[in-house]
Amino acid sequence: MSSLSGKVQTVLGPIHPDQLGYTLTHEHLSMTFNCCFCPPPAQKALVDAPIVMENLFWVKQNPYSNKENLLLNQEAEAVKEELLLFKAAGGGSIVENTTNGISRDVKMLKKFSSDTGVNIIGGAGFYVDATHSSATRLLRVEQLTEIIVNEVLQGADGTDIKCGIIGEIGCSWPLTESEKKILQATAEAQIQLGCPVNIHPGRNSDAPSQIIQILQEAGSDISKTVMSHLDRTIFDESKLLEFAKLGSYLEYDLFGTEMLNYQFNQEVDMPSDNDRIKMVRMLINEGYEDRIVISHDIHTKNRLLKYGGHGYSHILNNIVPKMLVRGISQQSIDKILLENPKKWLTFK
Ligand SMILES: CC(=O)NCCS(=O)(=O)O
Repeated sequence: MSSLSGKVQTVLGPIHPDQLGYTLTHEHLSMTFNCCFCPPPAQKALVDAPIVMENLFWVKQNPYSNKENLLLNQEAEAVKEELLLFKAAGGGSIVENTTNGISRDVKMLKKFSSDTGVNIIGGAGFYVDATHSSATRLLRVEQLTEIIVNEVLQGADGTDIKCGIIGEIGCSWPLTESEKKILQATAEAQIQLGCPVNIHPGRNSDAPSQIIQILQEAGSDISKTVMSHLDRTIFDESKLLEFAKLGSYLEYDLFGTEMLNYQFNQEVDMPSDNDRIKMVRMLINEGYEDRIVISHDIHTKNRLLKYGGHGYSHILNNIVPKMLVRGISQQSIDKILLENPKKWLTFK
């Protein structure tokens, strides 16, 4: 058991879990996403174009094909203003899931938190294989574990600013050898620290259960693990309910994303917010109210208010009222936005 037992670790230091308030469990406040650039099928001139009103719909439909759109790290002022709006809308805390490989900037997170009063929890570990350096790929599980543990206990990126979760840990489909070692290291670090974990699964409906099996075999506590991006990963209700039985938190974290064309997997029809609310209600009705968490996973510029996007307050301002209209009680909403994040984020 670590000295963090019973606490939540923010970028400003440990806090009592009751201080969290309404919490978004999967966001990015500063990151780069060039690793996932997708060449567009048409209108190639827009790849290097600035984001302006005339091309905003194109950028929304092809978010990974406009280079400027992939640089969320350039928007410190806009993000800070949004954090103040999030707080004014009743928000308390944000889990910032940027890990090694997509330009984590814990100094920036610390400044965001002290400037706005929003609690921010940073993420330790590594994103998907495409971002692993050749040196990272050569590391043994024990060495990877040591890096992750240090990011939680000593500080990340050469600072003394400490991470409060492991994740998002990036997984591809099929899972690579390097990603498998990082999952095993995640489990080992979690055993040592008793900390929360967040997983980014590959884009295949079998990916989440395969990952849970690897974590379980390595001794991980699945009840403290969030499986992200279920909105774009498991569509079949019975398959989702089978997965839910494995005991992780079930995260619907692409609220605000409405697109015809999911560039990372053309097979997928990206659900709408209405579809997400229906899935959340179905999970509540099936008895999984204690396991659901929700967020927006903002990771590109076009999703900020500055660029006509939904912003970090969309769930509080628009989704919660719609949930109430659709018969989800305030008590259930408080579980999802308050109690579940609190339980997940508290060190054992
Ligand atoms: C930053 C990140 O990994 N976002 C997830 C995008 S995806 O389309 O759900 O894979």
